[in-house]
Amino acid sequence: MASFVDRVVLHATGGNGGNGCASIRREKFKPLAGPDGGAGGMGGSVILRVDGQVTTLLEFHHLPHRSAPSGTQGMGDYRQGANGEDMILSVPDGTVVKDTDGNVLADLVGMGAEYVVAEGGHGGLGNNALASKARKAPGFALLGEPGSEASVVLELKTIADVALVGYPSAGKSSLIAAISAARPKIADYPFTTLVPNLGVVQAGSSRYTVADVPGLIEGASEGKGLGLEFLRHIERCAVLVHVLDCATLDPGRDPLSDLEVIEQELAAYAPDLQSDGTRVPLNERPRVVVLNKIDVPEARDLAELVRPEFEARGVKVFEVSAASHEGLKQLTYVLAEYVERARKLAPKPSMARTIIRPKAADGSEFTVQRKESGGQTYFEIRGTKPERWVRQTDFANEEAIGYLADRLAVLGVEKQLFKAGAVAGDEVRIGPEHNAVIFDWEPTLVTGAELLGGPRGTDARFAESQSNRPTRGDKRREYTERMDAKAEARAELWTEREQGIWTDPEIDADAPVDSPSKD
Ligand SMILES: Nc1nc2c(ncn2[C@@H]2O[C@H](COP(=O)(O)OP(=O)(O)OP(=O)(O)O)[C@@H](O)[C@H]2O)c(=O)[nH]1
Ligand SMILES: [Mg+2]
Repeated sequence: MASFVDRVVLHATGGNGGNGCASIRREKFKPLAGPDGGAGGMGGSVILRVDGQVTTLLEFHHLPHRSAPSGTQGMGDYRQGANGEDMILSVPDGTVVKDTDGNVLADLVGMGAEYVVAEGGHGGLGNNALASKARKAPGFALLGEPGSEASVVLELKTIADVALVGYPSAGKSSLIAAISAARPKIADYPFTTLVPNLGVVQAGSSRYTVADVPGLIEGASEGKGLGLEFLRHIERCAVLVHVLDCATLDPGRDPLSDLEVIEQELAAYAPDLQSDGTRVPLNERPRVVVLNKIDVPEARDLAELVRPEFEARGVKVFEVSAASHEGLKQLTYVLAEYVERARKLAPKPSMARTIIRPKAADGSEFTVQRKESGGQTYFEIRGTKPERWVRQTDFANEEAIGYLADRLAVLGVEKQLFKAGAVAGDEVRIGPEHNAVIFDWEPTLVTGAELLGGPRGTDARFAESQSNRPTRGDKRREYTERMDAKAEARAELWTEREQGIWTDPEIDADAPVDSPSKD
């Protein structure tokens, strides 16, 4: 089973925002004491955070789908819903976040560096917050927004100062084991190392990290051997060390041609764009040559023979033996100098606790476009605000729909629709094609737009719906009318029965004993 994973696809979903609450406060002697529905809680976000204890992306390999908890609903008595907790996912230092097209979204370097993959949805407002002069007691609340969804690729790029590259069995793992406390697997068959190993080297007062990566062979850039996949681990290394095997018995190989082959493969690898927009090819980094295995007499002879040829090319050469440790001390000190020089040129960014969020879209703009599909024209509205408002609307509630129309009109959506040539009955879609809310632009909406031209609180549709609701005066009038009618009827009855004893209907009609509950 895999125990080291350096590339995974993560599907993250933020928690949904809780719905707002529509509630009316009840007090003693004042049963309708105003709207008191609270807002829903915010959904939790899915956040990546660099943790020094984590060295692999294995966890995501096992659980690639993550979602943060949702916020809870608002409640009466002005109570807000609880926020969903953020889901913090620990990633190793040097994790690169990319979108599924391969564009770099974030480069997480430094303890505590964070990236929000999927944001939680906002909670909907309760009717308390929606009350205005026009809507003193809104009979609706806003829905919570769904959390955002994102699929990202996580890639681990080991961060080391020095990288060891070379053919399989050249002795890279033996070398890192000899100069650091790392204990990688060493064996005399090719491709012993399958995942990068890291070691820390102390040379005098200088301390640096070395990465040992799987062996390269000719054609690695076309996928031969283990391919070039793992070369991303040396992208962040400032200095390259070519480990050349001087004791190989392979007739077709010698240190010089080995170096050329590896250089070609390095040149074929295209590193990712850096955050500063540059791309430093691997074969342009400072490098040194290590001629290994000089404890073998033939190897020592060969090393001495080829040394001048390398030096003629201007590279520094070290003759060493990972087995007997000969020449290693000098190597580690010279590497320390290289590392110090590279560090001075490009100081490591101290990015601890950087919080990078996805770019917030500008909420003020929207577009209205005339489109056609299957011979039918429709008008498409796109924009952060209109789309959010649609998501917040409870379409089962007429008042909530009225409120949406009001908001859209104030934003100028209706006006733009007129300009774009929309007429009553045209189809209007708000949102992305696959997930749009479709309206028929009805005359009521048209008049709505005109009526809403005035200040807030002059929504004629609302006034109309209010006039449908009986006021206290209406109720009183209705009551007296009913009583009058009843009195008349009773008077007639008495007149018939008593034959004139009760001839004045007014007496009974005004009697205080009459109350609606008694009939
Ligand atoms: N005699 C001698 N043998 C060595 C020396 N360094 C490594 N070896 C041997 O070479 C073989 C390969 O060594 P590794 O360190 O596994 O080589 P590698 O470059 O890491 O190989 P891969 O991981 O397959 O790419 C082993 O059998 C080692 O014992 C050395 O300095 N002298
Ligand atoms: Mg190895």
